[in-house]
Amino acid sequence: MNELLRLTRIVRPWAGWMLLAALLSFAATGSGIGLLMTAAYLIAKAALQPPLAALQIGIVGVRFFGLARGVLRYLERLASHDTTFRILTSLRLWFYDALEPLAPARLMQFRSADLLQRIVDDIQSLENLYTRVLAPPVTALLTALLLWFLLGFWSPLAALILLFFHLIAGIGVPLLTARLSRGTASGILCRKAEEQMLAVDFAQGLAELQMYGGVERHRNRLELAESGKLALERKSSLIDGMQETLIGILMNAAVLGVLSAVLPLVSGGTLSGIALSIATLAVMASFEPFLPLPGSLRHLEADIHAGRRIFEILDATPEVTEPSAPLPLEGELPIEARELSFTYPGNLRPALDRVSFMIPQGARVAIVGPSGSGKSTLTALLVRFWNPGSGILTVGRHPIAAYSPEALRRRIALVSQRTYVFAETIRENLLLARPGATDHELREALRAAGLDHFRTRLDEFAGQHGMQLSGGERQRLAIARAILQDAPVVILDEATASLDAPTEQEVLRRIEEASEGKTIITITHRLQQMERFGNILVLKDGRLAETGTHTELLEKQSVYHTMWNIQHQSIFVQPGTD
Ligand SMILES: Nc1ncnc2c1ncn2[C@@H]1O[C@H](COP(=O)(O)OP(=O)(O)OP(=O)(O)O)[C@@H](O)[C@H]1O
Repeated sequence: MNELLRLTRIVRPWAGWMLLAALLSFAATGSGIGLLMTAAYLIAKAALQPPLAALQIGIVGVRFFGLARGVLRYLERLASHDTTFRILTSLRLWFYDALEPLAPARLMQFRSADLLQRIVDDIQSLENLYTRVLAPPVTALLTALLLWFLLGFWSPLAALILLFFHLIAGIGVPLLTARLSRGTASGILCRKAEEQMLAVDFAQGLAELQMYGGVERHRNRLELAESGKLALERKSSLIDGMQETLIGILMNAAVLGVLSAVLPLVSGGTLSGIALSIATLAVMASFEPFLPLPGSLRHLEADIHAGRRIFEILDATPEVTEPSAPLPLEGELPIEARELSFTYPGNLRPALDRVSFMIPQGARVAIVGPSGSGKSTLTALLVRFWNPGSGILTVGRHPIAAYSPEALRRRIALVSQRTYVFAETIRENLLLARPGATDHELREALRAAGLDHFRTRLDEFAGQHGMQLSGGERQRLAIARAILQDAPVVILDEATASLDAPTEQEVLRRIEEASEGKTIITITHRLQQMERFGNILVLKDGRLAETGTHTELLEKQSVYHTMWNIQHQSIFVQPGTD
């Protein structure tokens, strides 16, 4: 229920429009009833063959209500759809705004298909909140009030009988169907989410599933989710049918009840016979707005479920927040860490443990170390994907938290291990880094990244996740983006790992050429041409094991020396050497 309160609070700014749409809906339904009542009057009166003038009131009434019903229904749809789309638009923007600062730290626990479901389907299902949950009860109540009032004029007893049947149709039937269908609407949404997640995994992991023979098992899981959803949808349709039948029965019972109250008045001469036909059709028409009410409760369940999933995201506290008065990021950006430690949430072992170093602007630094030693974690802290746990990390001589995360990321270009290539052209993928770049600048960046052969292929499609490119081409595309970003600090996290050694050396040479005066931090496993780095930081188990130039580190005969030896000794033992 808390979710419902929060959802209604969200739609409150449109309360005026919603009320207008509800009033228009009532007026359209009222016109429909008026049309039936005047038509009944006209037909019954005409059967008595009076002079034409006596039928004038009926004729005018039919014309008026007939026209009014169409116009009012059109205006009602216009107002309600306009309101709904406004609500949906602002919900979506609100959701995107809330989502952005959560990436990547807080979004890791969500699967991408699940996030997609929340952004698209859950928000879409909230469009029902106004049209199917809040508006129908208002229209039904106003219509019922109108009918009780009109009938009450002729017979208070008939009005009471109608009130009784309206109460059963408006409260009893919705409660009954809500009870019968409890869990159906949210169950359908859950199955849909599961189905989407499985479908995305199926599409993206098809090659692996085929190789390991998992296609059949995955398809069975998809079928299971689909059949579960279909069973719930079938149940929902059955309940829909049952509820319509119940309201139909109640309507007929109400007609009989009202007629039994009005008939004695007609036979006693208090009311004319024409009143009978008017009352019959009016009572029948008054049940029309009651038909959507049971559905309202079921949509309410779906909306609460969707709201809960959306608020789960909206309520997450971002790992990194914008400072109230961010410092400007200008000039040189020396980087310093003092006793820097960081532990991922839920991990027992720190990924970084009291690490200290200093990287002046323009330096060429390598970070090396065994897998899992904390190299990528360091870069994640530098671009503020995470906040340092303890210790100090400064950029430009100020603690990193003093800057706007967005501004910092514009000044530190990161080519990470997991480069994302958008399903767009090469040009679009490059323009991401510098939207106003000319074709000449794009081609120069491609050349510097060692993608000379792409210079004439700017408008080629890169494929889903860049699948139309080789692994090495994807990495070089990411390097070209970083070059275009023109940031004073460039971090290459295993950015050339997919390249063969000569191409890697050529690309690194070109990057250095294009990065005069910039700091380049290279994270690498491959200890090749390490003499070009002014300083090498060696991480082991989250700690800074040693630091120095290539020659100094070899002389120390410690961690780096061992890594170097392992990589540079021949793995093949010559026959007859042992
Ligand atoms: N998002 C995460 N959540 C929890 N633990 C993580 C996360 N990312 C990394 N870790 C853990 O933190 C430690 C350091 O990981 P990190 O990715 O920084 O190592 P690395 O030196 O870059 O490794 P590699 O050379 O294999 O890329 C590892 O033990 C890893 O399991």
